[in-house]
Amino acid sequence: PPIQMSLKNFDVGRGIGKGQFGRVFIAREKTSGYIVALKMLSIEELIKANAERQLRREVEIQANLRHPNILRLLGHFHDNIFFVLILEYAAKGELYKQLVKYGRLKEKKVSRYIAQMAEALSYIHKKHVIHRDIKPENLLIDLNDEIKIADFGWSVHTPSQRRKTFCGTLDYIPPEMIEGKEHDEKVDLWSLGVLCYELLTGTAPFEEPGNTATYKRIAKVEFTLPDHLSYDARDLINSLLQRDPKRRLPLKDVLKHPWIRKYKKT
Ligand SMILES: CC[C@@H](NC(=O)c1cc2[nH]nc(NC(=O)c3ccc(N4CCN(C)CC4)cc3)c2s1)c1ccccc1
Repeated sequence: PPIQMSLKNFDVGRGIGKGQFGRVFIAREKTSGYIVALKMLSIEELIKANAERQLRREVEIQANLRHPNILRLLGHFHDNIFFVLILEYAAKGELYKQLVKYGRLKEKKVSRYIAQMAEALSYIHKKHVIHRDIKPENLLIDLNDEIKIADFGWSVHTPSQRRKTFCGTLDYIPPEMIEGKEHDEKVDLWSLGVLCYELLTGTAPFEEPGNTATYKRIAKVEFTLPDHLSYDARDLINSLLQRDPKRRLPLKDVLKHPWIRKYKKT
């Protein structure tokens, strides 16, 4: 059985990130000197939001996943205030912050990130897990500029009819989820297309000030591709942002797409 940890086992450093129900701190495990991220979630807030089940699912799912592009959950413990997740430390922080800093990213870098995402998603799909919340805010970057999918708070086992109460951005929700239809792992293909678009252009394809306007554009798959995008980048985005989930390019074909192959680690 895993050794029972507590906050006493760690020198806790500064706050490095924050999200729903709490914050993340950099920390060093005292005996090993190992640097980790401690995600401290307020039990009170979790209970208020009736989110314990969602957290249990996040822990159960992320603890069993082992992939270079999925943030490792190393362990967890709680005291009477916090539920603490011991997570792998991603030293370059949130992808979202890079987007804010640079506006948009170069095609070569985005192509490598999308390839890493496709590898990670095919790994979780083989385990009949869908993430359902792929967006720049949930993606971290480690020291070697590798993407790490974090925050499996919204992941579920397929197929799922579970209503996802849309908190935060709707930009990544596919048409079938907007319409509350049954959905499967192909929702992550749609989100991969939205992610690719947003990283290359700096804005989400269906971005609108109001939710209803965003809904409408998603339902009609109404988006335009800016002129600066290469032909191959446009082709990949178009093949993922398909209304019919069955027409979305499968991950194995994403990895063979010209826009991915041409920037593969040379
Ligand atoms: C993805 C959100 C999620 N976050 C995690 O689980 C997170 C897990 C995890 N592991 N490592 C992280 N690293 C950082 O957050 C980080 C941020 C900035 C950094 N700097 C590097 C130097 N640079 C010059 C400035 C920035 C470095 C690391 C995070 S966040 C979450 C969800 C709920 C509550 C809290 C956090």
